[in-house]
Amino acid sequence: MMRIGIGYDAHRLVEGRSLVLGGINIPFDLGLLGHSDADVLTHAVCDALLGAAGLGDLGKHFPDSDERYRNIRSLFLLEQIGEMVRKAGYAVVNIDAVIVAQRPRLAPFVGRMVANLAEVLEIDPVRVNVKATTTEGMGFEGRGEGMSAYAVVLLKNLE
Ligand SMILES: Nc1ccn([C@@H]2O[C@H](COP(=O)(O)O)[C@@H](O)[C@H]2O)c(=O)n1
Ligand SMILES: C[C@@]1(CO)OP(=O)(O)OP(=O)(O)OC[C@H]1O
Repeated sequence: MMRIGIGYDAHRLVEGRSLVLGGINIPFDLGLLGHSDADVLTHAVCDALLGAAGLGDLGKHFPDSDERYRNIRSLFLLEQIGEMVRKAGYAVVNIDAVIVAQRPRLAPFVGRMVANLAEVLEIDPVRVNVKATTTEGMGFEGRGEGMSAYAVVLLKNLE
C-alpha cells in the first residue's frame, strides 16, 4: 500500500536568531523564531512523514511546552520521526518540498539541504527534492515577515 502525506509550517523572521533551513546555517541578517531552531523546511517534512504514516503531527510528539525541545536541532527531530515511520512499517518513496521566502537566495544551499534530509532519514538523496520560491513580494513571506514551507511525502508499506 502507498500512503501520501502533506506538511506545512510557517515561522516569523526576527533579528538575533540564526537562519536554519534543512539543517544548513544560512548567512542572513534575520533568523526564524521558534521554540526549536525553527527550521521551517524540516518541520514541513516531519509533518508530511507523520501524516503519511498516520502518526499525527510534530507538536504531538515534540510539544513546544517541553523544555527538552527548546532550541533543538530540527534535523534531530526528523531523525527520530524517520525511525517512527520505519517502525510503523513504511519506507520513503520520495519527498518533495518548497520553501517560500522572498530573501535570501536559497538555490545555492538546496543541494546541502537535500543531503542533510536524506542522511538523517537514511535514504538515497535522489528520493528528496527541495525547491525555493518567492511570492513576488506578496503576503507575509513577500514582505519578509516570515517564511513558510510545504512538503509532500509518498510512503510504501514494507509488508
Ligand atoms: N528565496 C529564494 C526564492 C527563489 N529562488 C530561486 O529563484 C527562482 C525563481 O523564483 P520565483 O519566485 O520567481 O519562482 C526559483 O526557481 C528558485 O530557484 C531562490 O534561490 N531563493
Ligand atoms: C518543533 C517544536 C518543538 O520544539 O517547536 P517550534 O520550533 O515552535 O515549531 P512549530 O512548528 O511551531 O511546532 C512544533 C514544535 O512543537
